[in-house]
Amino acid sequence: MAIENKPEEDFSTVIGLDDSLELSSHYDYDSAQPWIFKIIVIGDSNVGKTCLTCRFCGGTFLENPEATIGVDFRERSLELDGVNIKLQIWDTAGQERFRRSMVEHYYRSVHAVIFVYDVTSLASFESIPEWIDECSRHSVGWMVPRIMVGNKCDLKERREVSTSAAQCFADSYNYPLFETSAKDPAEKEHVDSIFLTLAYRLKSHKPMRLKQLSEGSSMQLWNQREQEPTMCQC
Ligand SMILES: Nc1nc2c(ncn2[C@@H]2O[C@H](COP(=O)(O)OP(=O)(O)OP(=O)(O)O)[C@@H](O)[C@H]2O)c(=O)[nH]1
Ligand SMILES: [Mg+2]
Repeated sequence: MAIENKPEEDFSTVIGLDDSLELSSHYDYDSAQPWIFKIIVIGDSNVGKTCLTCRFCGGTFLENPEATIGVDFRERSLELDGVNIKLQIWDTAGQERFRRSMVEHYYRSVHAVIFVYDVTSLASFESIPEWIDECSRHSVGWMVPRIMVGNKCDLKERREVSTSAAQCFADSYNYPLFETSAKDPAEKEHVDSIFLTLAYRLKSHKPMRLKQLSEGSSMQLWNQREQEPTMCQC
């Protein structure tokens, strides 16, 4: 399902839709019902969040995306080791004016978070701590998996963020780091692997009922330190 940009006055409609999806989300060992995971993609405007999610969900590069307003929903179904998994990807707006009214909804009952920066924009990389803080302020449990993605690696001549600096930062938070390009067709499988990594991690831990999630307890997902990053030695 892809729900494209909605004008601000339509946000309630979008939320209503998502709420119904959330209510249907549960882990059911006894039926063929898919396990549904909500993944939010956040980061500065223009880093390529929409293009990455379109690449994963649609397989193609979106040539001229417009700035996301509020949130766009996309999803992709997978079968992992005989288990049906549905990833609901929340492609969020990077621009403050387009996200203000939606922020609470982004983080509600989230199962995993992807922080995206643009390797050709040092500023977008330097913003990541603010996105991490926002996540914490919205009570995303430390056990909810986070990963970092440096996008636009095809623009080699314009790179401003080195792999080593990014790796050092990611290590300090114990986040896996991926560098990729939503644009380069040769990176298509790599983009898939980012989301598949999350899907495997989410599936591999004993899931609990959504009810528990919505009550504030989180799944024990992977060993992850978030609140207190270790000092980077770079
Ligand atoms: N060269 C290159 N350009 C990219 C890549 N990914 C996205 N872009 C371009 O970067 C611009 C922004 O992409 P979006 O996906 O709209 O960025 P966004 O993070 O969703 O931006 P907001 O919706 O405003 O938060 C567009 O012009 C894309 O064509 C990439 O991997 N390589
Ligand atoms: Mg976007």
